[in-house]
Amino acid sequence: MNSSTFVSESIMQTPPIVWTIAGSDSGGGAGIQADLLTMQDLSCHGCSVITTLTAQNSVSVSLVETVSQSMLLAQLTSLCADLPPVAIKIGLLASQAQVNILADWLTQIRSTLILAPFVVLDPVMVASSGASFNPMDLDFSPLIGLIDLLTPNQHELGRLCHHCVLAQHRNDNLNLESSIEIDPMSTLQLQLINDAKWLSNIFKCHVLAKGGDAHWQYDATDIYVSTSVPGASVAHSNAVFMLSSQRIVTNNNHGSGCTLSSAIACFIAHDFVIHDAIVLAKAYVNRGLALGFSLGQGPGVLARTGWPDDLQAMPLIKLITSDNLAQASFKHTAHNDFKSLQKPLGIYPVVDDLNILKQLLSAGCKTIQYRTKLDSDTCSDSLQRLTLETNIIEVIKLGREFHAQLFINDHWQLALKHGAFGVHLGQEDLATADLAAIAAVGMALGLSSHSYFEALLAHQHSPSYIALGHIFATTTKQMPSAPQGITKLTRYVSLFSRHYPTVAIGGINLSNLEVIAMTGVGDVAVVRAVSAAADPAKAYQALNHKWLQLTRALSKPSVSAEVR
Ligand SMILES: Cc1ncc(COP(=O)(O)OP(=O)(O)O)c(N)n1
Ligand SMILES: Cc1nc(C(=O)O)sc1CCOP(=O)(O)O
Ligand SMILES: [Mg+2]
Repeated sequence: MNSSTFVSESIMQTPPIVWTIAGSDSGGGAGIQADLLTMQDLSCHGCSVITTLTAQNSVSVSLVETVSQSMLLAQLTSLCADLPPVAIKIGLLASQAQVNILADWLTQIRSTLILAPFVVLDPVMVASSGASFNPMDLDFSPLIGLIDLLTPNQHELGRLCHHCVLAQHRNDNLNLESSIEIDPMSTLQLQLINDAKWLSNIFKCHVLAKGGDAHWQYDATDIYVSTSVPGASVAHSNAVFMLSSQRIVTNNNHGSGCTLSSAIACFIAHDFVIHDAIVLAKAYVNRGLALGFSLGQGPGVLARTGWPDDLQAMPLIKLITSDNLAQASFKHTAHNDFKSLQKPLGIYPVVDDLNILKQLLSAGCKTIQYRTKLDSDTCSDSLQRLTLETNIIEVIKLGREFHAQLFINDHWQLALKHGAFGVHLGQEDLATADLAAIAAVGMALGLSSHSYFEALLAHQHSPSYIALGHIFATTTKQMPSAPQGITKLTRYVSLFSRHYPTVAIGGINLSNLEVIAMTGVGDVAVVRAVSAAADPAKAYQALNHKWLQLTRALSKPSVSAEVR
């Protein structure tokens, strides 16, 4: 089996089932048709519940007919009995009766299905052509508590917050976040952020307020208000982000909102955390817009470009504020040049014991990390503080003696003070570490990631390598995220390995090294596989020997930093 066979086999499983509950666009560019094309393109099985028939082409909508209530219910019931969804995208709901039926039905299935589906509501109100499909006073409040994500555009957000029945819930005390330090940002932008936060609070769900139709913005910037996100870093839960992409000026944009919401449902169905589903869906729409094409006399449609695999299509992520990370204010990522790796990391042991570190260097190990949880800031014991600094001085000296790339985990100030080759930092450290100082002295920087979203945040700092973890279950450390597994690792590697050295970490040992190598990841970091072995030096050599054999056989030498 060669690596490409392995990769395609690991990714091609039975497709997860995703439903679209939406209107039919006879022109094929939006609605049910765009949703099903998206689902097919993103390896999901799409099922449809049609709410409305529209007679439209690329120029105009000539007739809209709502399906009967019994037909709507019959579709839901029939599908639910046999093809239960992992995720549902809801688009056009044409009447108050449809909203109410759907709310009752969602309430019921939440109590009957073992696994409640993830529900994305794209509250379609006004088409990009300006055509209105449903009554101005449509009240979505019956759906409160039944939706996981809302994706309104500017018009819809405004209507939901200011003109519809929902506004009765508005609590004026929950008012504008005037205390956030925000760069030159317009009042309109602030309004958008606060409306999105208000809506999230009312619906108790995540809100992605799309900025594509906000032509006053230079870039296309969405506001993403997340509620609690199991599996994500605490720094990214209950947070507000700006997701910006270069504005793609095109007339071939019919169905972009439908495509975005159905793509999000697909990525959720593939078991990605919501942050990932959103950035991937945005990249998917960006590529679709960039390669869109015209068919009729009016606006054209998005191209279907498959799983996003292009860093340039990914949005720029900026954290605006977070309830649980008070000091994080709106911050542009400054560009720093970190030292490039001088040799591939290969098998990269992460150790907390000086003796083991010395044994590994003597055994030929050329890249190693000193990771100790002795904490120099909070530790009241000055002896421990002294021990920490003494140890760091010692490991840096050993690293130099053995011409090894010695990384210090966490303790970047001591690494700076004593001139380590590099530092390794986690996502939580990004808000506080002085990255500019690390770059200025020519140190290397390794960053952890546990999702596409975190790897993209790491990428925004152009580190010397990106660690991808944890791949398998580990007892070394308590992880907020779930094990990523081989399929996700393959995806991450495919996106990042052309740009960075990539390092897999978490539960890796001699017995699973082959499946790791087959993902194409450049390098592998290990804790227990070396440190807990009876003879750490021998364990390292065995891992290193096998890794070299595997990477040679797969013709995938470790990626060095020159490509960055
Ligand atoms: C190579 C490598 N990858 C990941 C980590 C984990 O770093 P972090 O997320 O900061 O967690 P701690 O190691 O500090 O617990 C690492 N150290 N090395
Ligand atoms: C320290 C660490 N960081 C991880 C991450 O995913 O960021 S996983 C991990 C522990 C890895 O230990 P072992 O090789 O013993 O499973
Ligand atoms: Mg750390």
